[in-house]
Order: sequence, then C-alpha cells, then structure tokens
Amino acid sequence: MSNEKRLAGEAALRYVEDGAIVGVGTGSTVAFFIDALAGIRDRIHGAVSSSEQSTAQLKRHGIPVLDLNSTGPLSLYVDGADECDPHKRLIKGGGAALTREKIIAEASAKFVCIIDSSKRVDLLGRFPLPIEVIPMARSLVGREIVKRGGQPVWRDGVVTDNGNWVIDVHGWQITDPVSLEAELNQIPGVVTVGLFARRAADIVLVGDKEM
Ligand SMILES: O=C(CO)[C@H](O)[C@H](O)COP(=O)(O)O
Repeated sequence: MSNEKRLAGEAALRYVEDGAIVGVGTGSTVAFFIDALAGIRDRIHGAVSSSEQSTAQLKRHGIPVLDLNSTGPLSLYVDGADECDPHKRLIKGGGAALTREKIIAEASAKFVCIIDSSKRVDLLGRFPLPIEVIPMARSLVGREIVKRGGQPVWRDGVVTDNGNWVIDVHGWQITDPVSLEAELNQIPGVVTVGLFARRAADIVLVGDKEM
C-alpha cells in the first residue's frame, strides 16, 4: 500500500498551480505529497497546514507555513482519508487531525483526496468514525452515541493539536452520512465529526487511478 500512497501523493502535484498557497492535510499519504511538493517549492507561495506533524515536515523542506486567517480562501486542499465511498464522501481523523482538516477543506475551492485502494468502500463505517470532543463532554457524547446504536471507544492517551480528546465509534453502517454528520454536530461537546459528507472530496486519486 505504501507504493500506492506514494503514487497518489505524487499525482496530486499536477493540481498545484504556480504561486499557489496549498492546503495540506495529515498522514502517511500526505507525507509523500509533502515530499513531492518540496521538489517544486520555488513555484508555490506556501502552505496552510492541518497539523503540527505536517507543519514540521513542511518546515524541514523549507516550505513557508502560513496562517489561514491571513491567506483567505485557498484554491487547493490535498489530504488523505481512512475511507472513501463512491460519492467521494469520507471518513477522516485516524491521525486525530480532523478539526483542522475540516476547516481547511471548507476554506478550499478544490479538495483532492489521495488514498490507496484499501480505503475504497461502498458504505462508510467499517473504519471506526473519529469524533473530536471537548474533554468534559466525553461521557455525555458517548451516551448519545450508544443511544444511536454505536459503540464509543475513547482513544485513551491521545490529545489533539487543539487540546481535545477523540472518541472512535464502532459498529455503524453509515447509509446517510450527510444526515449523520449534521445530527452528531448538534451534540454539545462535539467539536468535529470525522465524516466529510457535506463537504466531500472533489477529486479522488487512488494510487495511479482517478475516481
Ligand atoms: O484523516 C487523517 C488524519 O487525521 C488521514 O488523512 C487519514 O488517517 C489517512 O491517513 P494515511 O494517509 O496515513 O492512511
């Protein structure tokens, strides 16, 4: 799968325009994209990063990391995913960076998702759905998930870049991701749901194939 991740990461380079500020996601597939981006760093203005991990890698390559509050809307966001359905709706957050990822995806005109073929599914939910929560709301959110037939598992020991916690929900076959995303967003204490359904990907690159 590592070769497919590399191919997908490198293929995303073709969407980077001269002078662009590129939104950059998080994860092992994105790491290949960042390495490829380093090869054309003189052609871009900089990057907006979704995690401390990606920021460190971008800086190691000498790519300026900019603040989304000063860049305005971005033309391109490149990120991986944990699952992708045929409508380009995603589960993300395996790397606990879902909140900043969702913010940058929303701020970007084009979201190019880079995955290996193991991430393709007909129905989202085999991969446990990550939900970032305010720490004091962990039990409350857990009970709300149980009411909806899910099994919440606290990702014990993981603190997000925003100082919050992550619950992974097992056991959901997600037939209506847009509605579920909206419903879960209403629970007090939920910061971000790892469903990218309202704002799905625009282009999905799988290894060397395009969906
Ligand atoms: O959502 C993410 C991080 O929060 C990642 O994009 C997702 O976990 C996929 O990672 P990888 O490319 O390492 O398989």
